[in-house]
Amino acid sequence: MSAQPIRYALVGNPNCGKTSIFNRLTGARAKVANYPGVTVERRTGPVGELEHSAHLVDLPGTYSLHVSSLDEKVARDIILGCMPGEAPPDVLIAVVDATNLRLGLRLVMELAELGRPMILALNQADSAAKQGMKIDTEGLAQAIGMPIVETVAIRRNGMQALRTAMEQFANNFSGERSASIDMPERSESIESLYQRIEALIQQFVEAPTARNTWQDTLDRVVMHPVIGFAVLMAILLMIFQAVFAWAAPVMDLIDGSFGALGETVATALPQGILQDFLVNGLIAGVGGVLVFLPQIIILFFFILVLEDSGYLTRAAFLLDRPMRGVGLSGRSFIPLLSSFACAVPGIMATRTVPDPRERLVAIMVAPLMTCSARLPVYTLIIAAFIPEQNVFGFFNLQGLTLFVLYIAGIVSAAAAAWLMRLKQTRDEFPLLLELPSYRIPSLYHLLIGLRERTWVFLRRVGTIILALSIVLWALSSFPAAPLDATRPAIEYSFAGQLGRLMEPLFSPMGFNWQMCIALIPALAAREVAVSALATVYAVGGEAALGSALGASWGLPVALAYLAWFVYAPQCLATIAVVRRETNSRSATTFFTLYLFGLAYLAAVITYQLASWLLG
Ligand SMILES: Nc1nc2c(ncn2[C@@H]2O[C@H](COP(=O)(O)OP(=O)(O)OP(=O)(O)O)[C@@H](O)[C@H]2O)c(=O)[nH]1
Ligand SMILES: [Mg+2]
Repeated sequence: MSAQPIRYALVGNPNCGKTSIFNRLTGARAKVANYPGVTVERRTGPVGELEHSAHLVDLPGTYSLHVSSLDEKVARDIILGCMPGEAPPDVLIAVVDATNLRLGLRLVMELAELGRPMILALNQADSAAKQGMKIDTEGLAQAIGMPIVETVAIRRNGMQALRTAMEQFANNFSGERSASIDMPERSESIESLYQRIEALIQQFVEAPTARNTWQDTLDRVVMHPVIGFAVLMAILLMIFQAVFAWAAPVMDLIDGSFGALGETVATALPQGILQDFLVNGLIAGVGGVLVFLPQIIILFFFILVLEDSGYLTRAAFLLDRPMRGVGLSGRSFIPLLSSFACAVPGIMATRTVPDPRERLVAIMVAPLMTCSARLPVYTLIIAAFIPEQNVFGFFNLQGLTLFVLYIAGIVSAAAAAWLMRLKQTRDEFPLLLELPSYRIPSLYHLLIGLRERTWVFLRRVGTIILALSIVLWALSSFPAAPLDATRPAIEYSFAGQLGRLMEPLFSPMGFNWQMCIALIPALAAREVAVSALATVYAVGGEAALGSALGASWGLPVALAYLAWFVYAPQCLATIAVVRRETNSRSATTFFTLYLFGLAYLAAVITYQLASWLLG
């Protein structure tokens, strides 16, 4: 047995459960969701509870080694050992979704041609059994010449058997590694391959007797071109209602606690720079953003439920046709959808889009999807300016406004994509997605997912947002106002001067110098716009800030500020990931300029139009 760790790779169709197995075997917490194309990069981790040392690689899903998209290419390159300085994995663990045997076996047969050691993990064995499917795994294993282990990755079932199979391989492993493998020529026609697979299934699988009828009925409703669309809109609207309605009590609690903390510190310390720093810099800055945590949790709760239920792939099919109308396809749906959480993973997920030109356009419009960092800015301004009243009896006007802002992003993305695709020839890549089965979202996944998202947010608050709050406090406190000052102290500070400098550029949209200041730290993290406003208006607490804005802004300005945030690429991380994924400086420059241009235009038009309408 060799001392070097043995390298295992998980290979399989999208959505068959590779990452779930990976997480089980390595104890990692990689993202799992019930739609294809979740994993777009490989991920490696050490496997515990084995007698030999072992590394496991999780790969993006693929249907074939003859690949079409970038994420599939990642998988192929690793399997064949084409990555520079990396030998092919010692063992391929082929993961097959038992309820989708034909498609899974097709890849397994292709992989077998490579002549590498393989273990077959027949995953989702629970769903197969529930459907009444019986598989003679021993017979099948003999016929295809590799050990088969039945697994249920959402529980622990089969993981021990999988480890045993890995031990068995390790005991016979010579330690010899092959160099890269050549891509084999197709040795047989597709037809004959399918015939072989059919024969295997005939011989070893007892097919389910009854189809799952309630799932079919549900599909007919949610994928209906008209009713399905209404269902989608209703779901979205309900989410935004909940963001406002459910979060309020907890937000008041957090707001109140930070207010009390600020007061305690203010009375405990003598007046001076330290007190000012702690109360107005630190506590107000961090508290001002932290207060939005409940809304973010509620938003992600719904996203996670939708992800795990299997509904999202249906939505991708539903939107395939309208998206084709603007030159995108259902393929771009999932990446764009991920951008509602954050544009960074969304842009990375465009690797699943096979057409490179479509992919570029999807990258360009992804940030127009409203990411969760915009939520605090939106809800702060909405709460300050939009009355909390019901329309049509049951819609809350604030929730409705939020919905409209999200829709504005989506419609603009469609328009931008249409324009960018106007001159391009379009290749027709048919949308070949497997519809995953519907599933009641697992509470375990939900809790893990929410914990993860809460962590991400808290880490942001504790690092970048904290740092920016401190810098902003310093900029707005120094230099101090002269003794004979007649205006508020901040107007004499660096921040005040900078704001004044920017003001002429932003005056066509009605922004005052305070609003201009808040735009700068928001470039690094949008949420900071909120605490920056609190700093420049010298008020602490979400409620107090709301009334300060309400008193000084006027509705047209507030709407223009919202419009700015719908479009502006106010996030350096996004610009960096565009640079990395497009690998093109000119594309990145275009991306930044066109979005700032749009933001400027939208804010000016909104301001002028609203001023005119509201007299
Ligand atoms: N019922 C059942 N569901 C499973 C099982 N294994 C995974 N799942 C679910 O299947 C879905 C896909 O799981 P993932 O682990 O993300 O699949 P993947 O193969 O990594 O998918 P991609 O990264 O998109 O290629 C998730 O909703 C899992 O909860 C299983 O054994 N039984
Ligand atoms: Mg995965």
